[in-house]
Amino acid sequence: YRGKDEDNFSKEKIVRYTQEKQISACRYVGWITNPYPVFLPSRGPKVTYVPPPLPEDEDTIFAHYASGINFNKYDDILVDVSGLNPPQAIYTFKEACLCESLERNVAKSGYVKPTPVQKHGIPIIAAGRDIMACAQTGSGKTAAFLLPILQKLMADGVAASSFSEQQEPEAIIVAPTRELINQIFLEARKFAHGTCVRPVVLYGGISTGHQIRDLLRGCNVLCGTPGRLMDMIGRGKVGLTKLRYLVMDEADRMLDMGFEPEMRRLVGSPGMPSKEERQTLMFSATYPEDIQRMAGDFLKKDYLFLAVGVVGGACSDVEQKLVQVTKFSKRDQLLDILKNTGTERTMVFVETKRQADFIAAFLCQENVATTSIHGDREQREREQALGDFRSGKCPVLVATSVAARGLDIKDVQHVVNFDLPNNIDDYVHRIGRTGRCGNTGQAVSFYDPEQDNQLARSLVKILCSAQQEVPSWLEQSALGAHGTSGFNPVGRVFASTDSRKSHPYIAPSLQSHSSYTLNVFLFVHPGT
Ligand SMILES: Nc1ncnc2c1ncn2[C@@H]1O[C@H](COP(=O)(O)OP(=O)(O)OP(=O)(O)O)[C@@H](O)[C@H]1O
Repeated sequence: YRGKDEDNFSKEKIVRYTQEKQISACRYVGWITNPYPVFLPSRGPKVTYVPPPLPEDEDTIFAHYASGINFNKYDDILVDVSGLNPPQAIYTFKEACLCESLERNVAKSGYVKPTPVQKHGIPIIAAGRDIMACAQTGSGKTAAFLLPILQKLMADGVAASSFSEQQEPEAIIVAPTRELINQIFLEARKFAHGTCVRPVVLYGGISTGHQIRDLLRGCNVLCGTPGRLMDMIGRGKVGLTKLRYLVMDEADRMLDMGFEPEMRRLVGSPGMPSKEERQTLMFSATYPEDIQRMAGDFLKKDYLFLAVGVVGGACSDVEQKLVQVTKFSKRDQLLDILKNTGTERTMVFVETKRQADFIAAFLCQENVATTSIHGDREQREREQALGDFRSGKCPVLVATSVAARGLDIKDVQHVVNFDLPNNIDDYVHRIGRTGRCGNTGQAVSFYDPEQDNQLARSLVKILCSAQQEVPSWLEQSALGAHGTSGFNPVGRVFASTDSRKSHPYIAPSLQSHSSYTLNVFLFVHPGT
């Protein structure tokens, strides 16, 4: 179980945690069904942090990094859209018929041509369809949902209402972490620049009073983490009756055990239009099948499933390397790597907050300019850490999985998994912090056989589907760990996996009507 701020919880840990904190920081209520922990909102000390005002100059608003040498190779990736009557893909932003100001902002952002998830996602959303979209990390999913929403709001002449005690946004976007939702907000603000559409962001760790004042100045597109968003709905500051779009970014995370109860509370909130009356959009790079099935509760029956490349696959622009280690050799090996990477930006992922502090302190002692981000740090410290990493003041960022998803930071050339995560989807998101937008990147993961054997099989699959070299010791571990029968590392790499395709009643209609493919590209197991 992963809780808020991506902290890992076992049942024992929750019991210990609540005892240690005397149930004050986080009021643990009980297990609905084992293992299903429920927390009431925390009642910690009042948060007073107010972030610095956002820069208003265009150079900062539209700052972006260049797409990389592999950007055009995105066009070779297999695309599969399943569901009834999908609209035609677009091939240029011109075909998206964006209003003038939006088109201008897209150009100022350095976007020349759409990525595959945008080519398919934009017309699907513009046609009013629900979507579950899966595309590799760093391939432009954010603009794929923002552009058609903003286009529709602008075309309909929507303007932020002036001051009002309750704001009624037309779109709500949710994401699992504070830094990610803030990034999405900044993207929305960039694309909406110079128009009447007003995006607002809400997330924890910041003065509620400050956020309420900002919200009440007008809001069309509300970006929020679930806790703070539900808090504002509960206070009556956000009304839902005008809502037309509900977007779940990192949708698989938003629907797993950590956030599912809050998502259900959100869609069940008074005034929330039913799924038939709103458009629901889900985006992620990973979609476990059980989550896909549950996602059906939130989407209209005829939603379209868009898969760009291998569902849950790693970004093929990241060179993945696995190194066998013991837990005692990790620190020295990390130092060796960082000596070679020098001032190139490197994210080092660890499993626990304590470990993050410990490794960051160790690296600082070794004169490596390092900062850290995790759920126990104050929001001010988290933002400072990210700022120092972005600017290059601290080229090494030690992070827990709180930084694993969605963060788009210029020039991150390396990711090191000091500790491997305990599930393969986290691995895919973590290494996806590098190799973005057609740029290349490297990921090195420390594999401790005593700790990580349960991941061996999934790692082999991920490496194969991204056409990476699989070390023979890892293949042996995978075979040893799970037996040989039925273990086919290249498994499902050819087909996209819309979970409805394995449904006896739904599958025939999906396949016969609407599956289509652009630029078929076969993934081949290295060495075959
Ligand atoms: N069409 C485009 N042309 C040029 N750059 C683009 C285009 N679309 C997106 N980008 C840039 O690519 C980077 C990655 O995009 P984005 O963060 O939306 O990826 P993502 O698919 O959401 O990744 P993740 O799965 O990690 O959340 C961003 O810097 C974004 O501005």
